Amino acid sequence: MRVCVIGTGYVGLVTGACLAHIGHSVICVDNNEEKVKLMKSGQSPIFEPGLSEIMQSAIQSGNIEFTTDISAGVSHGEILFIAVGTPPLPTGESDTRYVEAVARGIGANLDGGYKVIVNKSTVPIGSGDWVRMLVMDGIAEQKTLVTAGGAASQEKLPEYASEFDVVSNPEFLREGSAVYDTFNPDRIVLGGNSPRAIDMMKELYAPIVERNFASDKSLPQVPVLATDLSSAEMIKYAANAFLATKISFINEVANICDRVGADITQVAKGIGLDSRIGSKFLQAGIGWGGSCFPKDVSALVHTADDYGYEAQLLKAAVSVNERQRLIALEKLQQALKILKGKTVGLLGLTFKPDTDDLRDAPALNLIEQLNRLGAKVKAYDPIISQTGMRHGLSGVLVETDAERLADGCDALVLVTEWEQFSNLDYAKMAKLMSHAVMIDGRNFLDPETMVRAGFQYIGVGR
Ligand SMILES: NC(=O)C1=CN([C@@H]2O[C@H](COP(=O)(O)OP(=O)(O)OC[C@H]3O[C@@H](n4cnc5c(N)ncnc54)[C@H](O)[C@@H]3O)[C@@H](O)[C@H]2O)C=CC1
Ligand SMILES: O=C(O)[C@H]1O[C@H](OP(=O)(O)OP(=O)(O)OC[C@H]2O[C@@H](n3ccc(=O)[nH]c3=O)[C@H](O)[C@@H]2O)[C@H](O)[C@@H](O)[C@@H]1O
Repeated sequence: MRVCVIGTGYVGLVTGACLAHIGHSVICVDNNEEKVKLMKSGQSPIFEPGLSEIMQSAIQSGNIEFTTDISAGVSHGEILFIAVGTPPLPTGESDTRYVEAVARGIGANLDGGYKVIVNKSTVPIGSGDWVRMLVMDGIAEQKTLVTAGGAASQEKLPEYASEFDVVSNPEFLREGSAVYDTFNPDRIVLGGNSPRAIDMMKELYAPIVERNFASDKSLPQVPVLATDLSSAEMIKYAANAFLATKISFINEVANICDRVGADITQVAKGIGLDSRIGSKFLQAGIGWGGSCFPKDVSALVHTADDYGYEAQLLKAAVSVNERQRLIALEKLQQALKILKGKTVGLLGLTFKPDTDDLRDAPALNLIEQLNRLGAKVKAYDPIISQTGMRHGLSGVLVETDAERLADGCDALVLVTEWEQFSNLDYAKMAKLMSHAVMIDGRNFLDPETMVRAGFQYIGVGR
């Protein structure tokens, strides 16, 4: 099928490349010229395992193209994905200006033929109808432009004005395993009221639904859930809010464990074995971050507020997380007492392993607070240190390896559980430090091994 993906970030580029990989003809549109230039040369502007490989094979097979020209994408695609960012506004609500620009842009470039316009971005509930309206506005603007020169007349909209449908197809991929998740989704949600549009979306995803590209082909077909627009939009927010709340829950229990002397890793195992609870997302630590949990939970709280409903549980999940993001600081103060004049080394900067994404990373709060308290901050991150993607980072000296990081530090904080951190030479690192304190912000390291290496080991809730 012919596909256009507008916005080539973590979601759009992965979606475009994976759809091209399974045989569709894809044009990816982005208004960032630098990115488009890079992608045309076969390079991915983001670090995502497996992405460069499938991009390059799709380029070679001629299944994918990159452009800044939205009109080329819109006329190519029978299915048009909107995959631009929806970052948070200071009020907590979602900033939908990029979606708005793209929806109008699609309308302004529709040139006949039935199109399915797909909201892949996470958008506030009700956005499906709003996008339809904006596309219609775009069509009207197009008509006005055509008649410009004389007085802008309000002529009847062109015949094809109604020849599109809007579908909500929320994305559930995780950064760091985005390609895997796209080929192995737990479910595909399709919200909309047009059977024709839903059928086209089912055809698009058929190879994924039938597990042709899954790592385990013996699994049953991927469930496809067809819903109305608003329910699909709500599923996305509810899923992220549930997962974030689950983490806040385990962090709350971890803090109680700290006080009563229980071990949260054993507690999480014990409750996770209950199939009604499940073992995933019970990893206690320094809180959830990233480009989506914080903004999506806040946006849902904001939506509830708009309807006069106070989402108390979600607000509590957010406030537990805000406190948790500073738990490493508390532990550092307990171990070192005064932080002024001390040097603290951060193992990891990104909000989770296997990504280069620093958006709303707990490391950023830590750097800011440590600086405020007069500590010097150094960091080593397997990706940020090596790719030089240090833009926007201030108040931190980025080291090129873990031993340089340890050298002269009074404490280390493991912020991101990169696999590489499981087999560093910790005994050597401890010797290089002024005080060998290890705050394991992800409960990732083995406490006994750390003690044998010479560290005072402090986990979260253990
Ligand atoms: N990052 C993630 O893991 C996930 C993100 N989402 C949602 O997907 C959406 C996209 O998120 P990301 O991919 O992380 O965003 P991103 O910020 O990485 O990428 C957005 C892209 O859109 C481009 N763009 C902005 N305005 C444009 C325009 N007018 N025309 C063409 N391109 C334009 C930007 O240049 C950028 O490349 C958001 O709504 C997010 O909540 C959903 C699931 C997972
Ligand atoms: O909407 C989105 O953007 C995505 O948000 C999350 O994916 P992602 O943010 O990439 O990463 P997660 O693995 O969910 O981790 C999010 C945060 O929670 C933290 N976390 C996760 C799991 C856990 O047990 N404990 C914990 O503290 C991580 O360290 C990280 O800071 C969801 O898992 C995806 O399904 C969703 O599509």
